[in-house]
Amino acid sequence: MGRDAGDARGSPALSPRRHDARSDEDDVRVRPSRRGSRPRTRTRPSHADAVPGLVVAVDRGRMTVRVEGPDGRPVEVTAMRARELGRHGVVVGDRVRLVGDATGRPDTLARIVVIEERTTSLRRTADDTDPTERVVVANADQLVIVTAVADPDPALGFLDRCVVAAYAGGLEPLLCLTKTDLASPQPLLDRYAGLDVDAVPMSREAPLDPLLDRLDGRMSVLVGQSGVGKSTLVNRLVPDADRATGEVTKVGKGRHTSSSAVLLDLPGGGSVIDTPGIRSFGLAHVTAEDVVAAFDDVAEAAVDCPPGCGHTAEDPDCVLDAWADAGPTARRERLESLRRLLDAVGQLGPGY
Ligand SMILES: Nc1nc2c(ncn2[C@@H]2O[C@H](COP(=O)(O)OP(=O)(O)OP(=O)(O)O)[C@@H](O)[C@H]2O)c(=O)[nH]1
Ligand SMILES: [Zn+2]
Repeated sequence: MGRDAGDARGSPALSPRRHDARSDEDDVRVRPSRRGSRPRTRTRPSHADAVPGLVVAVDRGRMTVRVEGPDGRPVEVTAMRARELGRHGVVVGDRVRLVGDATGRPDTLARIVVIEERTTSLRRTADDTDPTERVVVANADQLVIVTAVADPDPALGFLDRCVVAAYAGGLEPLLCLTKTDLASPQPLLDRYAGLDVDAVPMSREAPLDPLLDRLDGRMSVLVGQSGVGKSTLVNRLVPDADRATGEVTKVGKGRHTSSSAVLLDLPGGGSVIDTPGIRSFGLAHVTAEDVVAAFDDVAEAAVDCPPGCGHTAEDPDCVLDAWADAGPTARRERLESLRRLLDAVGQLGPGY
C-alpha cells in the first residue's frame, strides 16, 4: 500500500519530512494520516488521528500507555513525551493521545502529543514551603488511605494530610484500616466520622468484599506509610501484581521498583494505582478554601466569611461558629473535625 491512501483521493501532499527545525528525532518523519484526509501544517502536525490511551506507569521519562490493540484487546505501548508539550508532565492516570508506533511491539516508541484535561489531580509538594507542586496521579476517583490500626501506630498527621490532599485534588478519600486483628478500628472511625469520610476495616484474614465494593469500576489511588500492609493488600486485590511484601530493603521490590505509581487492573473491574514511592504529602499548594470547598454545607456557610478567612477558631470574623451554633450538634462536631484537619496541615493558603 502507498504511504498514504489519502493521496489517491487527491488530498494535498503531506508536509516535507523535515517539517520543523526544532523537531526532535521522532518529529522528523511526519507520519501519514491513517485516514489520509487531513493535511498537516508545517509547524504543528494535526493530531486528530492520534491514538487515545491511558498512562499506566511512568519510569524515568518513559511512559507505559495502554491503548486498544487491533483485536480490541488492550496493548501496552512505550512512549515518551513530545517536545511540543513543553513543561507539561505526564503522570499515571493521564488520558493521552499517541502518534508514531503505537503497536506495542518490542523496541518501538510512540510519542505522547496530547494530554487530555484532567478530571482530578492528586498533587503534592516536596514539603510545606516548597511552592513547586507535582501531580502524582491524574483522573483517579478516590484516594484509599491505607493505615494500620496498630503496628505501626496510625500516623494521624499523615492521615489528615492525605485526606486534605484528596479533597484538594477532587478525589474522594477512603480510609482502609488494616491489621484489625491487632486492635479496634473504632478510634480512627470516630476521628473522621464528623467529616463523613468513608472507612473500611480490613485484615489479611478478612474477606475483601467490603473494600472491593468500594473499588468496583473506579480508579483508586492507594497511599500508605511503610509497614501498614499495603503490599499485602495489593497482592490480595491483584494476585498477579506480584508486589513484594515485608522486605526491609527497597532494592528489587516488585517489577516497577523505581516508579512512583503503577496502575493495576482489578480482576472484577476498576483499577488501583499503587504509589510505592510516596510516603509524605507536602501541601504548600493547598488553601483552606480548597479544603472547605469539599464540604458543600460548610462551603455554603463560609461564603459570608471575610476574604482570606482561614476558618480556624482563631479567625475572629469566621462565620462558621455562628453556623455551627445555629444547627444541630452534629454541625459543631463537623466543624471541629474540619478545623482539626486545617490545623493539622497548618499554614494553609496565602496569608494564613
Ligand atoms: N497482624 C497483621 N499483620 C499484617 C496484616 N497485613 C500485613 N501484615 C504484616 O505487616 C507487615 C508489613 O506488610 P506489607 O504488606 O509489607 O506492608 P507495606 O505497607 O507494603 O509496607 P512496605 O513493604 O514497607 O511498603 C508484614 O510483616 C505483613 O505480614 C494484617 O492484616 N494483620
Ligand atoms: Zn471562615
